[in-house]
Amino acid sequence: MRTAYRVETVRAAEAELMAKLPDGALMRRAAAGLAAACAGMLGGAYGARVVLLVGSGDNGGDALYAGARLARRGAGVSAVLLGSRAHEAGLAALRGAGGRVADDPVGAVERADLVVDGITGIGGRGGLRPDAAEVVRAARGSGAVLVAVDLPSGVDADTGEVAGEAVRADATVTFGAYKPGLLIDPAREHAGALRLVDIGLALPPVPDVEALQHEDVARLLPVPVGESDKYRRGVVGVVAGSARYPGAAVLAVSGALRGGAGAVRYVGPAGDAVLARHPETLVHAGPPAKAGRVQAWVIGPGLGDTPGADDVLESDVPVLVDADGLRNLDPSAVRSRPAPTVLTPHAGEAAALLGTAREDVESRRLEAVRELAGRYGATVLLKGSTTLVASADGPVRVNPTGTPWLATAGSGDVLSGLAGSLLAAGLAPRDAASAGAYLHGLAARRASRGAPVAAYDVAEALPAAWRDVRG
Ligand SMILES: NC(=O)C1=CN([C@@H]2O[C@H](COP(=O)(O)OP(=O)(O)OC[C@H]3O[C@@H](n4cnc5c(N)ncnc54)[C@H](O)[C@@H]3O)[C@@H](O)[C@H]2O)[C@@H](O)CC1
Ligand SMILES: [K+]
Repeated sequence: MRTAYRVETVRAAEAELMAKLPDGALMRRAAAGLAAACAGMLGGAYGARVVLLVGSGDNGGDALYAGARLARRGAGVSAVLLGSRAHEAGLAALRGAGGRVADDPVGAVERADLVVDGITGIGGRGGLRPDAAEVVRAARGSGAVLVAVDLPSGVDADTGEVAGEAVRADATVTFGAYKPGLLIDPAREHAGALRLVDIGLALPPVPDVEALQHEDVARLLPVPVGESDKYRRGVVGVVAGSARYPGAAVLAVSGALRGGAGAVRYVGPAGDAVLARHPETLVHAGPPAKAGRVQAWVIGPGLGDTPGADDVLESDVPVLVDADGLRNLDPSAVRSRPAPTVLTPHAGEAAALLGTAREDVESRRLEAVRELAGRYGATVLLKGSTTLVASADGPVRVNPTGTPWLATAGSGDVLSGLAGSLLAAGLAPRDAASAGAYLHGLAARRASRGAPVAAYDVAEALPAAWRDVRG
C-alpha cells in the first residue's frame, strides 16, 4: 500500500523526531537523499551544471544543503534566491563547498543540466509568484531535468489543488511520507516520477490517503475454492440499458461477468442484446424485486427513465448506483438503506449531486468525494484522471492505474459491472470499488498501449489484468 499523510500529521511527526535529534540533522538527512537522487539522475555529479531555485523556507534549505553536497562532488552549483531571505546555514554550506549565487537567473537555468525546485514545500500557499514563475518557465524551456524538493512548488500538499502557476517537475523527491497532493490530480501530474526518502518519521497507522498496489489488490480479489458453486461465488444483478441505450447493458454485463461473481442476472429491456453477446447471462424482463436472489445490485448505466431504482434501493443487499441511477438520488433514501451503497459518479454527475459546477469538482476532487460520502452515508467512487474512493470514514483511496485513453464512452458501464460483481463476491464496498477501479485502469492500459481503446476492449482485457495482479 502506498500511503500519504496531510501536512499537519507530517509536521507533528517531524517535531517529535527533531526533539530527539541534534539541530539540523533532519534537514541534512533530507538533503543527503535529495543529492543522491539528483546525482543518480545526472549519471554522476562531476562536471554537471546544477541550478537551485531557493525560496525563503526550509524547502530552500534542503535545496542549498543538497547543492553543497553536489558541489563537493564536482558539480558547478549556483543558487537563484527567490525569497525575501534564504536559509542562512544552508547558504553558508553551499558557499563553503564552492557554490555561488547566480547573477543571471534566467541565463543560469537555460544552461543548466539539472534544476532543483526548492521554492516552496509543505509551507507553500497558492501558486508561484511572478518572479519565480519566470525562472521556472525558463527552466521548463531548457533541456534541464527539473527535480522538485518535497513537492512541486505551487501545488497544494493536502488536496492536490493547483490554484495558480506551479512547477511541472520531471521527478519529485519527497521526505518522510507522500503527501496527498502527490497522488491526486491536478497536482499529481505536476510531480513526475516520485521518490520517497526515509528520514525516520514515526507516522500514525492510518493514513489520510492511500493507493492500492498489485499485492494489495491480489489479496482482495475473490478466488473460488473447491466447494464453490455459482451461488456461493455470488450473483450480481444488473439493472441497466433501455430501448435507447441497449449497449450500456451489454457493457455493464461484460464487466460483471469478469468480476468474480458466479452468475450475472440482467434485469431490463435490453435482454436480447445482452444474450446475443453474453449467452451465459440470466435474463429477466420483469421488475428487479421479482428477478430472484442476488448478492449485490448494479443500477444505472444507460437506464434512461426505465423504472427500477426504488425496488433496488429498497433491497437488503449492497447496491452500486451509476450514471442515470444517480439522477435526483435522495440522500435520505440512501442513508436509510440497511445494506451498503456505492455511488460511482464522474465529475459532472458529482457536481449535479453537490449542486455545484463540474470544474469545481475537478479542481477539488478530494473535498468533493469526501463531501458526497458524508452526505449519502455511502462509499463514493469519483471517476477521473485519478479516480478516488471515499467512505464516510477512513482513508480516501486514490487509484494509481489508468490511462487518459480510458475517457471513452461506455468505459464507466464496464467499471460499474465489474465493481458490482466484486461486491456480490463479498468484498467490502471500499475494496470492491477500489479494486474494481484498479483492474479497470490496468485493463485499459493493456488494451490501449498508447492507442485509442473502446469500452468493450477494456472488458476483454480484464482477465489479463487480473492475472497481472495475481502474478
Ligand atoms: N520540518 C522539518 O523537520 C523538515 C522540513 N523539511 C523541508 O521543509 C519544508 C517545509 O519548510 P517550511 O515550513 O519552512 O515551508 P516552505 O519552505 O515550504 O515554505 C515557507 C516559506 O515560503 C513562503 N511562501 C509561501 N507560499 C509561497 C509562494 N506561493 N511563493 C513564494 N513563497 C511562498 C513563506 O512565506 C515561507 O517563507 C518541507 O517541505 C521540506 O522540504 C525537510 O528538511 C525535512 C525536515
Ligand atoms: K519544491
